[in-house]
Amino acid sequence: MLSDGGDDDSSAPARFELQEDPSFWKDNNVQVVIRVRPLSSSEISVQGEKRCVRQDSGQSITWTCHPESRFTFDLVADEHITQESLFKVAGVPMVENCMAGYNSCMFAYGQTGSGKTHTMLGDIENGTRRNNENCGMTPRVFEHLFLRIQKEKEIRRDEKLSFTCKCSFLEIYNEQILDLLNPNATNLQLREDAKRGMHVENLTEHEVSNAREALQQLIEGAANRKVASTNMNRASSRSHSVFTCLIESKWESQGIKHHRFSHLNLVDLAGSERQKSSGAEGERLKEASNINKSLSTLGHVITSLIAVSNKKSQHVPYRDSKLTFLLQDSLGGNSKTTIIANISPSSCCAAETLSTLKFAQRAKHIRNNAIINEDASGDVLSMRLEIQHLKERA
Ligand SMILES: Nc1ncnc2c1ncn2[C@@H]1O[C@H](COP(=O)(O)OP(=O)(O)OP(=O)(O)O)[C@@H](O)[C@H]1O
Repeated sequence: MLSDGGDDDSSAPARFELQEDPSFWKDNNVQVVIRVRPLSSSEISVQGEKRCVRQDSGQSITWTCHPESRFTFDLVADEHITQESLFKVAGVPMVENCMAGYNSCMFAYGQTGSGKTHTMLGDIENGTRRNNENCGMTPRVFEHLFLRIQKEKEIRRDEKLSFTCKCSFLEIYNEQILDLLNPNATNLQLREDAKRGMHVENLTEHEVSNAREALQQLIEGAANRKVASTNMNRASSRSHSVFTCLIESKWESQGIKHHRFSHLNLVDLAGSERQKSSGAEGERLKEASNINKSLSTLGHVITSLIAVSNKKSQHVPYRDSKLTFLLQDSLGGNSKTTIIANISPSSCCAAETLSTLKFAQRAKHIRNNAIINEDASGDVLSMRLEIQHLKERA
């Protein structure tokens, strides 16, 4: 899937080019990607260029402190990988999955300052990818999604294909759900029912008909996020954010009306941090302990999912945090999920980087069961014909 780019400079980390292989991403329900960010100037001023990781191939990375540990993932994106390359490899197949009716989720995990917001949002203020190489996964996803919708509508004009996309944007701050598209709505409640499944009551949903409108919602909501300056990151996200798009399509074929729908969740988690390094006190300390608590629940959920799949347990503690309760379909349920675990390569962050690599390794064992979400209705004769048609295709 990946090839060695052959870097001759022995002091610099080896480079590995990403290669697109959409079938791989479509066929697997949970993918785990490691993204290594470049060393920051403050890390260089403390530890020079000393690194705690060495990339061995496009899929494996070694934590080089004592004792060395080697990890294998679906993909390891090194510090030279651009936003565009990462999007082509991991984002494009996700859009295709949504178009096919699969719920999809991508979330960025990692210690504070490791590059989660850079990966999920990047620079969203200066337009989308044609003129802005730093814009991240979410704006690129929307640009591609609406191009695909346009193309599909043109190809399938005979079937009267129509799409609707509705966006919402929330954050979980100190275990409360806030609506980023309506900052006056605080402490929203999670509800579960047969019709809508897990959802947030009274959360604003805006219908968007093109990438520009989706980006507008993203910019508006991102501006309302709780961000603060900490010792570890000048603009640290103090909440988990979830941007959701419900994509519905309707069409008619041979007298049958089809309705397909999928949820796309794009999640930027708040970063874990050691209270000593972050220098947190007062409100920052309360935020940090809530962040660490919900991230450790995420860890427990993953451990329990592995135990359940090995028939060693039956209970998964989704309800122990708002984050895991909200994302339960994405973790062990009906979704195709991509986890991007962000790490710093600096030896100053060796302990946090090891902890992220271990988390990502456990996450690789999650088993999801993604199905195409589709209903069909029509008269009996048409339904019989459709069943016949499906049998012939099987
Ligand atoms: N791949 C990358 N290439 C270049 N710069 C990067 C990369 N990843 C992160 N950065 C830079 O590193 C800094 C910290 O990144 P970012 O804010 O995305 O971290 P974070 O994981 O979201 O942190 P927090 O959890 O504290 O919100 C930012 O200045 C960002 O632009």
